[in-house]
Amino acid sequence: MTNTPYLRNLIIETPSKPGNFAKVAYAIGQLEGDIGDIQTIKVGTLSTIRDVSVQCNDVEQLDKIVEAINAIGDGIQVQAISDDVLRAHEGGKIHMKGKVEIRSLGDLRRVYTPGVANVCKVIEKDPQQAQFFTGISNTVAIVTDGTAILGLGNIGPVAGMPVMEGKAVLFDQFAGISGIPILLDTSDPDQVVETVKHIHQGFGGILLEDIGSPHCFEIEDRLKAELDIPVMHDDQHGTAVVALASTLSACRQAGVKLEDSVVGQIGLGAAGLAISRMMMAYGVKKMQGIDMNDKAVERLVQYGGESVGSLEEIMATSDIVIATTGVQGLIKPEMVRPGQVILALSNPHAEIQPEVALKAGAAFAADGRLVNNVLGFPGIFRGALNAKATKITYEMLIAAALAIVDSTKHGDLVPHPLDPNVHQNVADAVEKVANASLL
Ligand SMILES: NC(=O)C1=CN([C@@H]2O[C@H](COP(=O)(O)OP(=O)(O)OC[C@H]3O[C@@H](n4cnc5c(N)ncnc54)[C@H](O)[C@@H]3O)[C@@H](O)[C@H]2O)C=CC1
Ligand SMILES: CC(=O)C(=O)O
Ligand SMILES: [Mg+2]
Repeated sequence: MTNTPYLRNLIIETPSKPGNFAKVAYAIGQLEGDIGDIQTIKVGTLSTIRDVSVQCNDVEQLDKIVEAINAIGDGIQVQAISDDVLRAHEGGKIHMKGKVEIRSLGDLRRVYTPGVANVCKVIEKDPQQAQFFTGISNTVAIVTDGTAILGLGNIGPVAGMPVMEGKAVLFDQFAGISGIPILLDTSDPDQVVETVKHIHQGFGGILLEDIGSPHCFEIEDRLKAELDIPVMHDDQHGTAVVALASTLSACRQAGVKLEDSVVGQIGLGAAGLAISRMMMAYGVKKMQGIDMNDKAVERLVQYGGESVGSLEEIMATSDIVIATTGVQGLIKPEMVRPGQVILALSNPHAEIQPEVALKAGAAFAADGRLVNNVLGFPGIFRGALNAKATKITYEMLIAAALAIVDSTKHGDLVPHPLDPNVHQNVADAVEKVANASLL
């Protein structure tokens, strides 16, 4: 379990003189605040006001930063502190909106009764017509039981809703898909499977999100077997796709073959087991793992991986280390082996911060903000829906990973999530493989 990051926006006034903002940035940096977006709100003849987003570990750190900025003097001062993240969530982040406008009685009759009745009869006669005359085939249910919300643990589906709304926004923006959050007040596999089966007709696909292990495995397997629309547990396969892509990029740049590298997975829950399986499916010969739960380790061994005795041992013997435990700071700098690739993927806080791992000698390091399943799930579903695929297969997932690698600039591990090309490239690659398997 982790502390949540403390993100605040500081409204800072500095006399309009070059170099003043540098003093502010230095004060923030000295106290290890992480500066995000900087927006200039006002440039006056006498003073400039900026809105600076700062990430801290806690309120005490933020208080010290504010004190340090105010202590610079020369008229530099923090005017206000605002919680932009909370403000961005006021009223929720999504809204169901009509695609057609109703301006006249004629519109009303076309869009609703009596006109709509004819469309209902068309679909009744030929249910396939629902693909054309409704939005079902472009709508994905984002289903959670709230048992593994990020690395925050079992905080329940309602507390997890901001994450689900976030996924819906990403679906919309990156893939033009309508994502509808579905919050389940049960995590019993029988009940989850039954409920999703009863509602599935309204959707073109099912994204399972933040459902904890081990019940997520049974739920996904059963839904995949019993439904004829794509079902994917994002924390398993979306994460595995992005982990494979980033390790491939690192290996290509280091001139080594991923298949011949020793890969160590710390945390073998939903994300960790799927990453391990994906690595082995890709051809990694030595896949080793560790988890505090013996049953999780047994599952890895069943799939062909190896169990390792301790955290120290896995760190000492792996060329590539991937961590998905949800435990902030689990990997200590002294455990890092020079030249290692370290992906500490837990959100909201990593097992080791990338800059700490790099300073300790890692060749490549990244956290879950960078190596994030947002690079995978929108394009994977776009491709699957375009191809009218009934399943998301391993071949489609590997194609998605390779498309991410091909969209990555030299020197980076993965593309920027705001690069629209990456989602399009993933969608195209997945659609191509899906279509080929339908031939
Ligand atoms: N960057 C990304 O795209 C993604 C990141 N994640 C992150 O991965 C983390 C885990 O998520 P899930 O796999 O869904 O959760 P999960 O609850 O299914 O798995 C966590 C696993 O870590 C193990 N674990 C916990 N503490 C440990 C320790 N000290 N040593 C060894 N094993 C330990 C648990 O026993 C469990 O098997 C979360 O923080 C989540 O935010 C998950 C999905 C995507
Ligand atoms: C990114 C994501 O799905 C997670 O951290 O759970
Ligand atoms: Mg998740």
